Amino acid sequence: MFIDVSSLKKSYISGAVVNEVLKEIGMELDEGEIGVILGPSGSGKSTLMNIIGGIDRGDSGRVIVDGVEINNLNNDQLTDYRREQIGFVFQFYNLVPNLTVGENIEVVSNISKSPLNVDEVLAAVQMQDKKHRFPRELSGGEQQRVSIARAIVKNPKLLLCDEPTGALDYQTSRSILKLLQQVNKKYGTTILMITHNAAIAAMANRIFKLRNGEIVEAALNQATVPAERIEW
Ligand SMILES: Nc1ncnc2c1ncn2[C@@H]1O[C@H](COP(=O)(O)OP(=O)(O)OP(=O)(O)O)[C@@H](O)[C@H]1O
Repeated sequence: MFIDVSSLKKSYISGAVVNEVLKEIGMELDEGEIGVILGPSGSGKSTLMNIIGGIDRGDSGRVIVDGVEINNLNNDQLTDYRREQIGFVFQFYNLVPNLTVGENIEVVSNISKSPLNVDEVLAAVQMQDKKHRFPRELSGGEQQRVSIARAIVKNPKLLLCDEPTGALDYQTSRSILKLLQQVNKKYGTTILMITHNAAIAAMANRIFKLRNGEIVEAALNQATVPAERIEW
């Protein structure tokens, strides 16, 4: 298993109040698969993804990614893991406003161990003609394409997407989902994606439903659907 999570617990404590956000989570995802995490607001989706991505740490349990138990890494090792192995895509693109599209991608490729070619990645997200534009000159969908290019240029083993279409209209959302599916096929990148939209689960190999910090359903989807055929 590429991702192997078991008995993962996480609580946030404020004063005398303990908020048990993840309770004995178990989940698995194979290399090259697309996984989708569904669940209501506050169910723990981002917390789970942040722990898998090395942004946050679990309190107990096991989180193995590509054979490495990341709960055992020290802070420096966790930073290296996050920097070298994980690509992040967020709802609000987080591009650097005073850098061009090309520069936003170059700053990541410059600090990566085995980056992909910047122009190849720009072509893969169909943004090569906007290389010298600034983020403010782009639509939301175009900015999300750039943020996907920035995430994949480091050639990550795992792409973590937190509501990647949450700020986009219907058609643009579908084109971004199609792009993610293309990235998965072209580079073999394992993708884990959080969404509120249950229809998106049709493109995933595995679907995890989270409720109140627990996986209430984990389903294997044998008949994945191309993103362009998904409607909602
Ligand atoms: N850094 C933090 N400190 C304290 N509580 C936190 C922190 N991060 C998350 N929480 C709490 O953990 C719970 C789960 O949050 P999380 O962001 O994981 O949920 P989510 O399912 O991703 O929600 P949404 O769909 O709204 O983004 C919430 O009750 C939230 O308030």
